[in-house]
Amino acid sequence: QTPSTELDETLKNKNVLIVYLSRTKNTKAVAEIIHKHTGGTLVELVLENPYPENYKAIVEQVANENATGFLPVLKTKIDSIEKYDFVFIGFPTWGMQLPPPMKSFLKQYDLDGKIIIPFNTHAGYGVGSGFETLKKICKKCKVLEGFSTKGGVERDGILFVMDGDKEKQVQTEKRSGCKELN
Ligand SMILES: Cc1cc2nc3c(=O)[nH]c(=O)nc-3n(C[C@H](O)[C@H](O)[C@H](O)COP(=O)(O)O)c2cc1C
Repeated sequence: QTPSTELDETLKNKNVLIVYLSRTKNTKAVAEIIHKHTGGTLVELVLENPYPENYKAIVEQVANENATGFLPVLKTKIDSIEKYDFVFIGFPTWGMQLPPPMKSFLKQYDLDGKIIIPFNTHAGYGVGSGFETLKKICKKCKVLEGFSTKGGVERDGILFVMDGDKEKQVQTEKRSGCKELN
């Protein structure tokens, strides 16, 4: 057995929550890969008022929300968050930052004392300040090293990319990315 197979076995007996935000389903695909290995509860963040379909419109709205510190209202409700020991938190890079809905989640739910494993997809520019902001909001969490991989490039009309070889690559990257947990 490889260490990460053992890791997956260890996590299977813990209370694992996987929370993610995803628009074009790349982050969702990574969340599902993690879920397949660790089990637990998989939760997608959904908003009361969805973002516009149009790419330019969402980019503009997110820039405004970031500038004003606006926190969108979540439709998603998570029961008994206190029962989870490990929380995987996944999000796309938006404007080189943590997306506003993920800020809403982190501010709404008490994650103090939990072990957080962040993950991210982006269009080639990396996670930006996402992992740092997560750590700042969740000061009393134990935030492990994050895992980031290239996803879609919606600006160029490239939406979902997490299939075939890319999916296999992510599986491998996730394993090494989670080595700190071992
Ligand atoms: C509003 C918005 C802003 C984005 N800003 C960035 C960015 O600053 N840097 C980057 O690399 N990708 C950016 N992207 C691209 C996404 O991070 C990338 O396509 C990601 O894989 C999408 O994940 P998803 O399919 O789970 O929604 C942005 C996408 C959107 C919709």
